[in-house]
Amino acid sequence: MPSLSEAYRAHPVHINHKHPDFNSLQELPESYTWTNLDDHTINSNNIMKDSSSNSSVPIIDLSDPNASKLIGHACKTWGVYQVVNHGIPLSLLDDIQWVGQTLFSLPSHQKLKAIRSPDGVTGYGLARISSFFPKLMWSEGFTIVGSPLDHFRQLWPQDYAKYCDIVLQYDETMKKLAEKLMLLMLDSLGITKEDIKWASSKAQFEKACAAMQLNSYPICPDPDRAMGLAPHTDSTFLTILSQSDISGLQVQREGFGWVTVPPLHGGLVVNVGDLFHILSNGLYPSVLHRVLVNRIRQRFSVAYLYGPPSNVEICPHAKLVGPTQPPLYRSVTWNEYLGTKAKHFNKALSSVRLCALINGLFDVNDSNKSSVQVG
Ligand SMILES: C=C1C[C@]23C[C@@]1(O)CC[C@H]2[C@@]12CCC[C@@](C)(C(=O)O1)[C@H]2[C@@H]3C(=O)O
Ligand SMILES: O=C(O)CCC(=O)C(=O)O
Ligand SMILES: [Fe+2]
Repeated sequence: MPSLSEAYRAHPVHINHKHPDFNSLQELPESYTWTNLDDHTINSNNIMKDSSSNSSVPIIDLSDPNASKLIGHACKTWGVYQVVNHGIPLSLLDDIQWVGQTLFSLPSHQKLKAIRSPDGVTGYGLARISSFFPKLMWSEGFTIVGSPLDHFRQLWPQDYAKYCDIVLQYDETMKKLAEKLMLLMLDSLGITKEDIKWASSKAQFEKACAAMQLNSYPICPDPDRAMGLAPHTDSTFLTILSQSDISGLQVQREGFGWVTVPPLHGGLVVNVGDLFHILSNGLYPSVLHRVLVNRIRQRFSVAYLYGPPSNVEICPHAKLVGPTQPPLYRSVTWNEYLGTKAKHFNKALSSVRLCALINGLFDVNDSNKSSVQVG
């Protein structure tokens, strides 16, 4: 069975992983200097005090009997929501954050032993999207697809097993939550598991693919001119993000600009990804997001990127298309889409679009507002 790693064999991503020891820098080097970062930023902590509660990312209690409806509304209007009462033990969220913190605290020479190869997917390195921007991002990452064993052995020759155990436990637990959220999102569109060929087969549904991304955003000497992670959408069905108690994540909302997603203790952020955008025929648009940095505390996050089995064709669902709603996207497998993304990045979604703009539906990736000027 093809795996996610295959996409990069055909589309290697060459990034110069030589980067400074972030902690030793007193000034922001020119190569990390971005401009126009603070245009239209809204801090939803302030907005929540306003009467316009629709200016902050929705928080949804998963034990609410109306959860599916609330999720549907959040996906349509925001493309992102936070969940509470999700059943993931706080201790597991702490454990996975600890793995990230411990990993990124290793000396550079040690981390470089587990570097991601240009045609590989697992390993340590700068953001894969770096190759699309002229400036560097103030962050480091570690991607895991499948077992992290080989790479963790390089990082921690003696005690790699305890780190592997936490990653495997997190993977298993998040998979169940991702399945639950996926079904709730489908339900909100009037689609059941049985309506989707691959999902209705237990064996196939369980073969859904996932990747894990550990991120670190070190303390920055000049945060107003630095970018932690540049604007992007995830290629997934959905991404579940555990952010530490430090803010930095922002999502773009049409008419509102960049909105900060405030950290919520024990809460998890859920992003709509490009494949759900396709499956929903653009009804639930994938959300453009970015990460800003700060000069006070290092920030860590863990993204669980959930998608279909890598070789299953995803297309606008039959229940959502008809004579007045033609399918807006051609069918694509996750593997193929990752290859397209590696080549076209934020234009990937448009590159699989069949029709021109209809009924005001658009790809967030095409929005001029999403572009950040650098230099
Ligand atoms: C399955 C995947 C999604 C991802 C590329 C990857 O192969 C593994 C890392 C993922 C990630 C995380 C950071 C943002 C992102 C755009 C990137 O460059 O690597 C996503 C990719 C994606 O969703 O397209
Ligand atoms: O660190 C964050 O808050 C977001 C990370 C992210 O967008 C990703 O890993 O895809
Ligand atoms: Fe992301």
